[in-house]
Amino acid sequence: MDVTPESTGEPRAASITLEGIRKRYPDGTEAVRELSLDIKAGELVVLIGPSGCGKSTVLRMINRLVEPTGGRILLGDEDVTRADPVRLRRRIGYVIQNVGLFPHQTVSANVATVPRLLGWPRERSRRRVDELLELVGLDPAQFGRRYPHELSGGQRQRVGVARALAADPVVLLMDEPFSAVDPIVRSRLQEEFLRLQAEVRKTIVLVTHDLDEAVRLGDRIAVLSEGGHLEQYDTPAALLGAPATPFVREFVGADRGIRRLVVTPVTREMLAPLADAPADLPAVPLGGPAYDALGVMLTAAADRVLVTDEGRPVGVLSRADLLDAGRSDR
Ligand SMILES: Nc1ncnc2c1ncn2[C@@H]1O[C@H](COP(=O)(O)OP(=O)(O)OP(=O)(O)O)[C@@H](O)[C@H]1O
Repeated sequence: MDVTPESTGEPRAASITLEGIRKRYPDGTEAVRELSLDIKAGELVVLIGPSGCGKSTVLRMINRLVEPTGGRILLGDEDVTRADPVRLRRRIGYVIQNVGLFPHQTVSANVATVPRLLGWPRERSRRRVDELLELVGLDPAQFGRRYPHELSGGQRQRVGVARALAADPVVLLMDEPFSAVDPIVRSRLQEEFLRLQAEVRKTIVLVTHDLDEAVRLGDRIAVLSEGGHLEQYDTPAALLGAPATPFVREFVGADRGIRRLVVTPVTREMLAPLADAPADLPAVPLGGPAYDALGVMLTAAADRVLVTDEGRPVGVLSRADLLDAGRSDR
């Protein structure tokens, strides 16, 4: 018999403890050599790292879509390493990029997937679906009867979040949940998601490639390198302020430098003499953001730009000197 978290009085969020988990795929790939991580109940932890370092494998071991080849996983005090995976997944919401909604079911039916599996009475299920659609900012009367192809990417993503929350899971796993939508929709969804999390306070593990997203959403960030090796596990401020290893410094450093360019003006000190500048260089104004100058270089596939002051050329800025300006003073 299946019971819902509500009916057992189980807390609405559970801590997650990974104890030396390992995954070796049948072809011999050592995706995760050994990883230990403590995630507190109600905390949002971001896993970040380069492509192929094992982030999705770690996430999918937590709900046992991928079976660990070693180590233990605890939800609260309960060892779930060998629990029935199907029952486990009903206690763990899962949101993936492009959502994976059932195309031939309405939005309401999609959100009701787990309650239906759990055998909730129809009326209770319907109330819960309406409540969740409202929670993620979709009017149930307007959107409930639509099909996934009748929604925008951002709306589909919200339905995915509503579906994952439907049976009040103790843990929510999210694999690149916002990466399939454009940057403006993404930042709005992130904003809404933070508000939602303040309300539901689930334990959330979120995988992303995007450092800005990690810094914005994470209570703590786990930076992984190849083989699921934990480089640093810290708050965003501590991570950016005091990278613990050369790997982390490099990982956050490149991005920090680029971000600095937004607030770094092009100054005369960065410039080389005009003398040997070709006539057809693209031009940028002195005093403008170095970030814009980089944009012009990338668009024009040029490694230099002409810098002008009130329309008069005053020097040449190279890409190397520009990037140095982003790196200095850190
Ligand atoms: N089913 C599989 N069989 C064999 N190797 C796999 C399998 N799934 C993943 N891998 C390998 O395991 C390693 C980790 O993959 P994983 O998808 O966990 O990385 P990731 O950090 O999530 O990558 P990305 O950011 O690119 O999504 C990679 O080398 C990948 O090729």
